[in-house]
Amino acid sequence: MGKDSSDILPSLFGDTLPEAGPPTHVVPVLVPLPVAGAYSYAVPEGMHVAPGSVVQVPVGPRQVIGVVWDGTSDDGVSAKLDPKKLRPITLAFDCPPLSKEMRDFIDWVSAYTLSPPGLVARMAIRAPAALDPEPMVEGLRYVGGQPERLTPARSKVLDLIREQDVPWTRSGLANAAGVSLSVIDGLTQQGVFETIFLAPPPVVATPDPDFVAPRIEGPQKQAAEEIIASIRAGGFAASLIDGVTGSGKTEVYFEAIAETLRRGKQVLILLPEIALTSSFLERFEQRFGAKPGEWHSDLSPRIREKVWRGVVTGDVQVVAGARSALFLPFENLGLIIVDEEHDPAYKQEDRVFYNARDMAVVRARIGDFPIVLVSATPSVESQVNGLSGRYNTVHLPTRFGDAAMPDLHLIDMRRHPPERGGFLSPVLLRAIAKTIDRKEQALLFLNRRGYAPLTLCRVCGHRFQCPQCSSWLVEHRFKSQIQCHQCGYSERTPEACPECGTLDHLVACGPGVERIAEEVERHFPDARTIVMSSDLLGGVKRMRLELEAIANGEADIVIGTQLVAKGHNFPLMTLVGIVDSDLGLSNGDPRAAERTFQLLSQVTGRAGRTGLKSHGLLQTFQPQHPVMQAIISGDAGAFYEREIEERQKAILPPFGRLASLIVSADTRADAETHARGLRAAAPKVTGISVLGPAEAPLALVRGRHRFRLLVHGRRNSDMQGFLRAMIDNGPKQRGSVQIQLDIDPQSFL
Ligand SMILES: Nc1ncnc2c1ncn2[C@@H]1O[C@H](COP(=O)(O)OP(=O)(O)OP(=O)(O)O)[C@@H](O)[C@H]1O
Ligand SMILES: [Zn+2]
Repeated sequence: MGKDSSDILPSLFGDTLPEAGPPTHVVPVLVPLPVAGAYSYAVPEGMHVAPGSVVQVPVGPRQVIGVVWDGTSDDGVSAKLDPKKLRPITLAFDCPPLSKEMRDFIDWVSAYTLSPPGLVARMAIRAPAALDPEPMVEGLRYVGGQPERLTPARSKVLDLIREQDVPWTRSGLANAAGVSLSVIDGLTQQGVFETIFLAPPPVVATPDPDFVAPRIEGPQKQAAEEIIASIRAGGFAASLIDGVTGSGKTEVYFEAIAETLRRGKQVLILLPEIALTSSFLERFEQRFGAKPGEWHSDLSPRIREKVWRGVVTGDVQVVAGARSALFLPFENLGLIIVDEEHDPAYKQEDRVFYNARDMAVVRARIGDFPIVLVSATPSVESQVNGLSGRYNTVHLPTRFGDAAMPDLHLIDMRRHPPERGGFLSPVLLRAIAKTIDRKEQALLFLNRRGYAPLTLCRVCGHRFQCPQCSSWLVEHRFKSQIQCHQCGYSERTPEACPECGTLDHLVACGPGVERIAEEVERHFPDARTIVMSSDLLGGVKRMRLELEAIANGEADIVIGTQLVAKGHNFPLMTLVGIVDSDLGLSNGDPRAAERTFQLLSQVTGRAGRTGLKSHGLLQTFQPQHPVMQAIISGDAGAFYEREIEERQKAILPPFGRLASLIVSADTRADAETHARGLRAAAPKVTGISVLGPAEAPLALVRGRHRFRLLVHGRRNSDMQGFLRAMIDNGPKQRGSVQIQLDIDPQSFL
């Protein structure tokens, strides 16, 4: 974009529609529909499009946004098509085309996830209003001279403009000079200012790689140097920063970012959405003198458009975003950081099922630039890649500065049971009391929203179930509701049992964070408590404010779900209590042990980050479980070794491959029949086997009955080919039947 306003003409906004002449030739266009390939369109005379051009095309009676693609269309014999018989492209947007790199990436993701390419491409152009250039803004330029009459207000403006003779907006100048708009208008009328058009202001300032001198030493320095060397070497390289919580991993990858910026390239930092906090953005600003562009679900459309446009034009150099930021069409991307690379939040399970961590590695390989994965508890997949030498692993074994890791102990709940109706053992309660006596903070972690996971009638035993799903309704006492966590269905908590009519006999079974908060308030009525849970009102903004309040010491006891587990620095936090350490261990997920280990390490890692002595107490009924033993021994290496060995034996990822098919329909019979048909159509191939169909653990979701097939293959087997054959040779998809295909599934429900 122009740096000097004089070379910018007023935008020809709305005039981008070319005169539609006779069509000249035919191009393939990906449209945002679940179809296998591109559609053919005629290019009207006078319109210039090339592969990657973003265009508007008619589909039936609608106009949709699509992308001109490479090669010829797949919808038949496009090369032989007569352009006169095809519908023409309606308009070509005035925005840079998607690069070859981006198009190759989209094709790759589509082929790997078996998702329609148009739906993948759609993720790259998710800001339709940004496809046209931003309109110029009207501004004022100082011409010189004096007004006829010099009032004090007018002098203020003139003093300011002589000091800073740059183009100003009308209101910007009025505000800066502290005068009313009419003063500015008066000066303009007198010819002191002339009206010009300015480029719209950038959404974020330019980060400066040398804004503050790096101050790293020891293992941090060594790690940074290794990664910087791989950046200087050029080309694709994958590094894994494996460092304990609080070891300063962020500081290390900031150095990699600085090096990339010095080389004039853009950077993408991927973070789980809930780790993208204001404290992260501020930390970035302290290092680089400017905030990164943000990309997540809670952006205003206006900011979203500006960031998208800035990424495409190269004006925005660094984006910190949630997983969908991976599909931003960067002009000149040179580095991707995946922070908390083990986090399940990188998996999207909607429309296009993909793992942003894995696809980020693919994007870096296609773009031939480096990628850095970061975690205190790397996934087994990344560990194995490190061991095999595909990734270069750098270790940060100790915390930064004087901070020590928290002292971790198990609380055997069979020996120290809570009092009747409670969930916190006396051991944990005593530790909380001591902590708040010292004016420090305690965190109680329970990964369960609401008051209680199950509500039943004491008289007849009636259990409240979602009318559309096979899940129990969860009581949310703050909202006086019972809710389904699958589909969002909710109703007011009834006073009487709908089955037997008895009044006031409903009992809550098991704890959620709200119930723990109630117990805490009973024991510590004077303590300031905060409940952090994603379902509470106020969204991301309130969450950020509360995190700040906690960091500022405005709470004594924090009760939270995994919202509080990620990446936060709470200086006064010295005790972390895990209410139910066993919660994630028994859900039929092959990654259950790994997941539990990661989550517990992450949460206990919130304690003692600034040097105060700290503790982690884990309530468990299975103190001998390998995960519990691994956590308290602090020997992550031994845990991973065993975990890797077990995966290898069972040929589970990354030593083998999985794909899951969920067949759903309005009736159970339709879903089951179709699933059986698919199974029967599976090709006979050595090395790939099909398990099921079986009713899914979540047998009913939003009124749809679900059956699951699990496909298991050896590492080098052609899973995609197998699945395609299965679906192509399987029964015709009729009526309400839908198939959901998930390559490398994370969820087994
Ligand atoms: N070189 C450094 N100079 C000054 N402060 C540092 C340095 N490195 C790290 N710190 C500080 O140490 C604390 C922990 O660092 P950081 O947040 O980077 O760790 P992390 O490894 O990313 O932690 P986690 O995995 O728990 O998110 C932060 O408060 C950070 O500001
Ligand atoms: Zn439901």
